[in-house]
Amino acid sequence: MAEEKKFSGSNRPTRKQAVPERKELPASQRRHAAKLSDEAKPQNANRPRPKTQEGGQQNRRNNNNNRPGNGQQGQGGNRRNNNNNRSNNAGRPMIREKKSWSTKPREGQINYSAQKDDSLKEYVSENKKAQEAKQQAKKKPAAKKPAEAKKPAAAAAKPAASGAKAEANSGQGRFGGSLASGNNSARNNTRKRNTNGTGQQTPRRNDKPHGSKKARRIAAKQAPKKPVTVRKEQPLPEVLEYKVGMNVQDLAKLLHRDATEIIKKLFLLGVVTNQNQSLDEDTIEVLAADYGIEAKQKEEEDVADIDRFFDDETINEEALEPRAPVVTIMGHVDHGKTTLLDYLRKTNVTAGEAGGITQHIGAYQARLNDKLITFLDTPGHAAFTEMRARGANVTDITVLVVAADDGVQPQTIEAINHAKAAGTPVIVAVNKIDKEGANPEQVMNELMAYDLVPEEYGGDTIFVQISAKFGQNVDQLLEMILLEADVLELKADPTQPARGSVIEARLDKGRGPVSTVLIQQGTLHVGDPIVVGNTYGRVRTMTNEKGQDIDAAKPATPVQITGLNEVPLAGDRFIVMADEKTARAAGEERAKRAREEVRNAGSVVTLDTLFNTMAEKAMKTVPVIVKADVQGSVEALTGSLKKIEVDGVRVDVVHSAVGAINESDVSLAEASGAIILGFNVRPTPFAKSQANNDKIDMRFYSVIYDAIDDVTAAMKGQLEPVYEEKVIGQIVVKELFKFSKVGTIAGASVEEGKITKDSKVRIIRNGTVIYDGQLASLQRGKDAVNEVKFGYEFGFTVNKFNDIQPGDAVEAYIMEEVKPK
Ligand SMILES: Nc1nc2c(ncn2[C@@H]2O[C@H](COP(=O)(O)OP(=O)(O)OP(=O)(O)O)[C@@H](O)[C@H]2O)c(=O)[nH]1
Repeated sequence: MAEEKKFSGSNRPTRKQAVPERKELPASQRRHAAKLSDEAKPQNANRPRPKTQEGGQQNRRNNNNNRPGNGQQGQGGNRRNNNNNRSNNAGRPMIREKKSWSTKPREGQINYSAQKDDSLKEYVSENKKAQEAKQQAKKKPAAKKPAEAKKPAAAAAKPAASGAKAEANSGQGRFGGSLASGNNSARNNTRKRNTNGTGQQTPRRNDKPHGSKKARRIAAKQAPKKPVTVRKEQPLPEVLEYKVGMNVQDLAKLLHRDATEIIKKLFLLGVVTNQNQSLDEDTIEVLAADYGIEAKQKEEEDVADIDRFFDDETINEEALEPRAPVVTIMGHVDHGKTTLLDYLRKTNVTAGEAGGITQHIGAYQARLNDKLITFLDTPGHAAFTEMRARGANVTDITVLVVAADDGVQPQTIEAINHAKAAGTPVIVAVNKIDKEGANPEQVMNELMAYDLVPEEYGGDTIFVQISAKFGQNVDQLLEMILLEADVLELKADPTQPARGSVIEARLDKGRGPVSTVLIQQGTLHVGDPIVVGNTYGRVRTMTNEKGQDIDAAKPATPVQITGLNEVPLAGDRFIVMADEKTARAAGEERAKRAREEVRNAGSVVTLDTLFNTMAEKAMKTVPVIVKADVQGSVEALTGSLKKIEVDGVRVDVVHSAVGAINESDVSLAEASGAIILGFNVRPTPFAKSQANNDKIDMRFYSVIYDAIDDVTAAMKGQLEPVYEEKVIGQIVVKELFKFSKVGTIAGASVEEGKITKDSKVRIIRNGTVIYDGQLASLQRGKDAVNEVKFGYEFGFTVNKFNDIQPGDAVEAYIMEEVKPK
């Protein structure tokens, strides 16, 4: 034990030489002791020790005498001796002088050290005597004596006058060795040294076992014995639902069996495996069969696929309840959409409901005879189609507003096509009937050309003649909407977790992302964890169109919610998840996939990819949008396109109109996967940038037959790509190098641009093109290179041309595929 302590790295001197057998010190310690004595000797010899040295020696001697005593004795001895030192310290260095201030009595204080008090001295001597008598009475074992005898000898071996360091090491000095032994430290007096290696210094209540050893032994015997836990064999599951790639450990949990048992079983079945090795489908099924149970592969759930919740299969038919219809109002500019919406907002909404509309949330509900109608406040047709492009088929009924004094206009037709593409029934509101010159019959006749035939003419389209400004027949319009809703049998299940679509969203400085959502199924509650488009969150607040806080919202209700992490897009779908963790996982995965999709964009249908897309998707129709300068061209082109039929596939004109290609056309093209054909028209700047972003294929023609030929060729997969020449460099031939094996190599330099390995070259001599062909080789020095840049010299040969001359100018060019503008 003592040996171990000695080499444990502690500087503390060994208190008792518990190993007296050691005859001599280890070599390292002997060297160290010799070094110390060497260092001490000359110091001793050279250091001038005037009178004070005597005092110092005297002091040490006194300390030696005090050492065997307890701490108190040691300290008391020191104090007195130090006082003695002070009286003799005239020739001491400054540091000694400095120390004296701390013990000097201040003015007014009694100098106790100057007073002669022998009581302590007497006490010490008496105590000493008593201890000696005790020791003698004890008669220590002889084995310990050499150790004690050795100690002073070892101390004597050390230089007696080697300064404070030597004093501290030997456990002597001003404090009688108490510092070194740790006895004088307040910390050591109050705390127990940690001996259990935990590093804990402060003793804790439970550190020490309570009671005597015997009492503890008895208590341990009497304590009730813990029963040995016997693992209860659980029954096997009826069906083992596994995933491919599971290991023995996973299966052990599912089968409620020990992993070793499974390993053994598999071994007997001829499969050598360990606990962590993944198992294939066959192995898992064989194992299940051996246990006599059925094995079924668990289908992996795609957490990011929120669209599956919108399948009609997920709806519980029994829980279905009638819901309010969702209506969108569309029509040509200035035909009265806003006026109609405002009228509904002011009258039908506020009627009987205190507060009225206090804020605009992009959607609101009107009430007629205790039946609700939800109106979507879409700012334009493009937004409507954009929403649909994102999968939000929220609209049940479209109200087409046509001014009776203006008739069918381009945006009226656009609106009809948008509604048709969305597959929603149309109710026509012939507006401004109060106006002079209003001709509702004319409107009805015009609309018949677009398959909107009034009921009185044998069709199935509802027409209501209204005056939005004066509210004439507006209630009748609402009645008709409710009637159409009845026909549609609009129902929803309010019992399931909510799902729906975003109507509009924005970032509020104080509240963060604020979104107006329309609940399509289920009931939305405050606190619901939610995934919206590519973001997620928890519904923090929910308000209705009157700005009132609500806790829950049923199907077909528009509400404004906060609590999302980011601003979603209009038309994004939302779904309430089981918990926030799943919502977060789904939202993050969707955001990741959206980023990847943007990166890999380019899978939209273009005229170039039409043939492949037709083959891939087994398309029966090719959707196109036709825009032309005059109505005659529109009709001619659409008529010709409709006649094209290739292998049972025909062209479907989604929308055709006169005028420039606008963003509404681009949105419609995006939603319907159509190609836009422009005849003598160009896109508006906004539509152009939107088409670029959405990668919509727009083609422009000035000859109808070109358009028809292109579409026919694309449908046959024979569309020729269009190439354009692009000059990339100008070269001048400097000299010729003739080789018997390779022929003539022209040495030249690039005067402008560059030349590449796949360049075509045009040899120009005296301003005349003498040859146009393909470059055969390109090299710098002896190495073949891919390109040579401006300013460099190089060698080249031309395919099938050997008559190159110094001074010839060479134009390097490439053929670049271009999209027709
Ligand atoms: N006399 C009469 N004027 C109407 C009626 N409805 C709308 N108006 C007027 O027609 C003009 C255009 O109406 P809006 O409601 O702004 O038309 P809009 O279709 O919303 O127009 P945009 O928002 O530009 O697409 C306004 O001056 C209305 O006052 C109506 O029934 N009778």
